[in-house]
Amino acid sequence: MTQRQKMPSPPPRNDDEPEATGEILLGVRNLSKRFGGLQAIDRCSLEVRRGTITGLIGPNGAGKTTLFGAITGFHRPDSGRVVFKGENITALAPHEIFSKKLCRTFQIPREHKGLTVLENLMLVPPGQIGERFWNAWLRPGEVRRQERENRDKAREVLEFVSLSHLEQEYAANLSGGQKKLLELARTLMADPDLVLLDEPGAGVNRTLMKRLTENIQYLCRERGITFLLIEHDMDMVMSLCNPVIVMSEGRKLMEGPPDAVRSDPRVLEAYLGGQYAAAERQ
Ligand SMILES: Nc1ncnc2c1ncn2[C@@H]1O[C@H](COP(=O)(O)OP(=O)(O)OP(=O)(O)O)[C@@H](O)[C@H]1O
Repeated sequence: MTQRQKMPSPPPRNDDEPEATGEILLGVRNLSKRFGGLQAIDRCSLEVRRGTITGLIGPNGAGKTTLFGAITGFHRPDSGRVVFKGENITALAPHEIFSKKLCRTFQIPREHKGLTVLENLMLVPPGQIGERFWNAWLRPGEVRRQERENRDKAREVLEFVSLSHLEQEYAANLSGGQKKLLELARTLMADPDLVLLDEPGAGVNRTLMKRLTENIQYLCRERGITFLLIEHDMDMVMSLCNPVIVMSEGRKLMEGPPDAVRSDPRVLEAYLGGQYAAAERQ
C-alpha cells in the first residue's frame, strides 16, 4: 500500500449531526441528480471519515446506487459537489476518479467473462507500458518486468480473497459469491484509499459472507482502506459498519452508530413508508 498523505483540515460542519471525529475523506455537498421527471438524488450531503467502514442503507429507490454513480463519475450530477481528499472531483470521468484511488464495485458484478480470474485482475492497473504496442519491440524487458510485477500482485490479492485455486478459471464460471470477491479483488489492485461497495452481501452464501466481512475489516484496520457500503443485509451492516447513514427520498435522513439507527423511529417510518408505497403501486 502507498504512504498515506497528510490531508488539509476538514471544512467546518454545516449540519446538525453529533460531533464525529476523524478526517473527512469524502464529502458530498448538496448533490442532485434527476432522471427525467424523477429526482433520484435531492440535495444530498454526507461525509465519510477516513478509517471507517461506513454503512449506507435505505429503502429501495432511496437513491443509494445513483449516489455511488454520481460520486464515481458514472452519472453526471445536475448540481452539487463531490470532494475527495480535499479535491473537487465532481464530474470527472470514472477512470480519472479511479486513478485517484476512489474505487467502486457494482451491485451486479461486471467481470470480464471471457477472461480468466487472473487476467481480470491483471487488466486493472492503468498505464501499463505493454498497452502501447510498439513498446513490446522497443522496451521488451521493461514490458516483461511490469507484467511480472502485475502478475505477482494479482496472485497476492487472489490469495487474500481466497480465490487462488480459481486463477485460471473463466470469470463467467464463478459463483455469485466468488464474483463479489473478484470485484473486491479488482479494487485492491488499484491500492485504493476509499472503496464503495454496492451490496457486497447480495447473493453470497454465509461462508463467503463471513470471509468477505473479515476481509473488509482486515483491509480497514491493517491497510487503512476506508469503505462506504450499501447493504440490505442488516446483520452485516450492524456488525460491520459504524457509522450508518440512512438515505430516504434522495437525501440523508440520519446518521449514527448502528444501535441508534436501528431504534430510530424515522428510519422505521422511511422503510415502512417505502413498503407501503411499493404495495400501493402494485
Ligand atoms: N438510469 C436510470 N434512469 C432512470 N431512472 C433511474 C436510473 N437509475 C435509477 N433510477 C431511478 O432512481 C431512483 C433511485 O434508484 P437507485 O437505484 O439509486 O436506488 P437505491 O436506493 O439504490 O435502490 P435499491 O436499494 O433498490 O438498489 C429509483 O426510482 C430508480 O428507478
